[in-house]
Amino acid sequence: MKTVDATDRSAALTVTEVRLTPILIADPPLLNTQGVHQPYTPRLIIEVVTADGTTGVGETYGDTRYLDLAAPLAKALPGRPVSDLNGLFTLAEQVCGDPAEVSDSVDVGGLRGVQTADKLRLSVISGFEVACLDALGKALGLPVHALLGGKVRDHIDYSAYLFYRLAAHPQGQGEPDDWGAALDPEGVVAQARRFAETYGFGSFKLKGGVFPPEEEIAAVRALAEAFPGRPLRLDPNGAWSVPTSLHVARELADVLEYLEDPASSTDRMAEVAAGTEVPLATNMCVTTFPEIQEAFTRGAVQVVLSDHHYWGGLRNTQQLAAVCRTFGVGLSMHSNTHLGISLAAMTHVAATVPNLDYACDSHYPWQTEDVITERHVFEGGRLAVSDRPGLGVELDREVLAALHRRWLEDDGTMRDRDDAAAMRKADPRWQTPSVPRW
Ligand SMILES: O=C([O-])C(=O)C[C@H](O)[C@@H](O)C(=O)[O-]
Ligand SMILES: [Mg+2]
Repeated sequence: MKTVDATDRSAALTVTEVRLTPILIADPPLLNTQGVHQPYTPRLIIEVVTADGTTGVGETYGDTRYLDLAAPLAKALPGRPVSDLNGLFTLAEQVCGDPAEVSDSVDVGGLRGVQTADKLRLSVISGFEVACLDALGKALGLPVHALLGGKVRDHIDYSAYLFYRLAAHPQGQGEPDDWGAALDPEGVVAQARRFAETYGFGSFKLKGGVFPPEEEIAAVRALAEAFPGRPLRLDPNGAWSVPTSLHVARELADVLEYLEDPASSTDRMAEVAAGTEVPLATNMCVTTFPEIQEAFTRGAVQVVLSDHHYWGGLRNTQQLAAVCRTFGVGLSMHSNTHLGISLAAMTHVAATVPNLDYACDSHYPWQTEDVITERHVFEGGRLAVSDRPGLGVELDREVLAALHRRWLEDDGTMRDRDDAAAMRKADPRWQTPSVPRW
């Protein structure tokens, strides 16, 4: 009798269908060293349906090269157990093939480190892994964090993610908002105050590499004055030379919690680390398992900002956390423009990692559109870890359909993120700056 039950259950947990929905979501005119965010940015929503009618949801990057890898994986998954998370990796290697033109290139003009075939495939697998975990959790009546071994905390701290920004997208494109421009220390502090008042964030990260370092030093100094004693971070995405990085580290040593990717390679980060006591964090020079050994043994980074998308999912993120713990390297979490599904996934895995030493990044407050029915709400700068089955979020199908229509109607310009192209709308002579920029 028991055997029959087990067979029934495993039949019920077989994947019968996978739906891929590429969408375009509104994104404000946030500046970084490459340029400016486009008015709309692509994401991919993944739904995995099992024989008992349970649907799990996942989310990942939606640029064309990710879609190209997701399609064969979606086709190959039906018929397999939704619990076979390890099998996703083997299956992806078998069916996805290698994406064209990735060798020696950098992702999004350098904002996310190297772009290898493995990393692209892992970013796609992560969306599927999250969807499978969501389905499995819903079917078993267990939250995702329980499937990952259980939560060790009930809340996850997030940090305010401050950006220099334009008041509106060049040429009036996109969705308007009421944030106004932030192009100087006053603008940055005003933005930080609104973040603190609305969401309760207690630590602040400024995306740098936009203005000459002295201006960014002044902005961080202004933040330190406005929020005495609060943890501050500055991230120029590798835009500085080693001497410039050391200069900034000296100027801000008394107020920085960490300096994020001041310079753009493990070699340069190691040189900077050797010359300062300020901890260096990265989501650029350690973004894959093969990059860990050199960076950790050379002391090039003191904090890794994990991103479950490019590390290959929630369980790989736990493995990364274990490696960091082994080497005494701190762990925090990176974010790109993400929606509520990925924020939920990130919150679940963050809840299971004993050595989460810092408040995590999130772009979520900048994202006014979402595909889930109930937006996440930060209280006191934190999110509560959901105990509902699966991720604890529900897909809003109407919104999903509308955002997919936007993707269908786009002529192709927004389907791949290109911050330099978006900047050229304001300044036709703009070129991706060569590194180091300063
Ligand atoms: O911490 C980071 O490097 C990021 O969040 C990378 C992103 O692409 C960020 O620079 C952005 O959204 O402009
Ligand atoms: Mg960064």
